[in-house]
Amino acid sequence: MSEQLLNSFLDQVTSRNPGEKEFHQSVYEVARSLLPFLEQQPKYKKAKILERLVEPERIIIFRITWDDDQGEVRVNRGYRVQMNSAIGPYKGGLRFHPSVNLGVMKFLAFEQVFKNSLTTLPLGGGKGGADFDPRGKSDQEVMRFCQAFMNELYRHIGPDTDVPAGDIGVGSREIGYLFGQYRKISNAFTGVLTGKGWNWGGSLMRPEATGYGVVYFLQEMLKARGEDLQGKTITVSGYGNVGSYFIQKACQCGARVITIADENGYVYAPEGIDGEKFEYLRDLWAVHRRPAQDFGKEFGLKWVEGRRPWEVPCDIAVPTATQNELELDDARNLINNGCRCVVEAANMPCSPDAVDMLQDAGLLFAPGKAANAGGVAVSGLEMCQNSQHYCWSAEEVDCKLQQIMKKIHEQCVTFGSRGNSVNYVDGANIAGFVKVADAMLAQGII
Ligand SMILES: NC(=O)C1=CN([C@@H]2O[C@H](COP(=O)(O)OP(=O)(O)OC[C@H]3O[C@@H](n4cnc5c(N)ncnc54)[C@H](O)[C@@H]3O)[C@@H](O)[C@H]2O)C=CC1
Ligand SMILES: O=C(O)CCC(=O)C(=O)O
Repeated sequence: MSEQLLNSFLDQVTSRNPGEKEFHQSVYEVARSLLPFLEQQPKYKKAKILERLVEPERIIIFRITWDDDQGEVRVNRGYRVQMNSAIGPYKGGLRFHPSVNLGVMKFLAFEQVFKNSLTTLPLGGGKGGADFDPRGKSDQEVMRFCQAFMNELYRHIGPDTDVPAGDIGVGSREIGYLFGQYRKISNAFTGVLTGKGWNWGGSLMRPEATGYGVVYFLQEMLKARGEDLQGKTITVSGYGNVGSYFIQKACQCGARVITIADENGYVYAPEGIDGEKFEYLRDLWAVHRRPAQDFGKEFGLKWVEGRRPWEVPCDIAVPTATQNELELDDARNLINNGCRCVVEAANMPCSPDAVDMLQDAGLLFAPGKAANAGGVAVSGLEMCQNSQHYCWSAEEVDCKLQQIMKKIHEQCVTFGSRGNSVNYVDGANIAGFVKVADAMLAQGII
């Protein structure tokens, strides 16, 4: 592929979407895989599929007004980016975090289109959220915020239109308040959100699904190299929904997870995180929204201020927190310390130069859109159960999740095999693209 072609495409995207640096980054990563493939596929080029994919079908931006416990009026900004619905209703999480802006929402929605396509389920891609920080807020404040958010969002979503779920800062508590308000306003009990409590329409295994799915994908990658997780040391960053259930399943499979982190530093747990340490950790963020340092204090573990866990020697590194949390220097540290595999459990946690360095050094590298797709896959299964007014056992859901992660791995191998190795980034991008692109071709110029 000529660099010129890539640069000219990216220039167009950048000038049409000024200042949205995370969105530019995610488009760059996908375009690098796709442009050489498109050269061999004139039907997609002629229909300008890639140009259409980078343009959201619809963006909703809205004001959220609520009052805090002191009676002061607060104003936040809410978003829903409905990126692509060619293969199913828009589907993707809601993020409540002060860093949320349009560029972050668009990158997440763009990634979601490819990820959802890889799940093998009929799910379009979308993402939403607000620049609201649930940390330090009372339950009552979070409830009032969620109700105010839904007062606007409800008119844009529906079980066959757009089905939001959780992401950073949106867990079971927030989904509960959002669902309650939707049900009240619309006078309908429908599968309009996923991640619901199991006794009011949720799927068993949805809380565990993203983290467990990452482990299942990692196992497939290792299996392809004749290895397994037994005895491997793993460094992890975030310990929220994705991080904590990743840790649980990785430990069950015989690995030892030796770090957790947040934006202020990391905790080193050389003996691993299981048993009572895991029980404590599971609630630390999910329930209490407390910093990583509390975990160190509770168990007398070393706290390393202002540094990232990627400097700790490990076999496998799994960023589970947020975008660009693993950069070039971190990649260099990992390589120098003998790490052999990096799996993105968060969305776009590795910067592009870090990804290049890791791949050039021959490490196994899994992109988030493949490795973390288990969460949205089980959300898709929650939608199936809701539409049948039925619910499957945890074993049934877990079994389907394992099958889906295996199929995602197979698709990456099909489209990403390069001689004796697999480029999982290319594989995931091309496989995710083809299904959506074919649906767009079939449905005409709309
Ligand atoms: N929840 C889900 O089902 C899915 C989540 N993801 C992605 O996984 C990542 C984590 O999401 P969740 O676990 O759901 O969120 P969460 O809110 O449950 O946990 C977030 C974790 O990241 C840490 N964190 C937040 N901002 C940070 C920052 N700036 N620097 C370092 N650490 C930070 C928090 O301390 C916490 O440990 C995100 O990238 C999300 O988009 C991807 C697929 C599905
Ligand atoms: O379960 C879902 O719908 C969304 C999960 C999500 O936000 C993600 O895959 O990044």
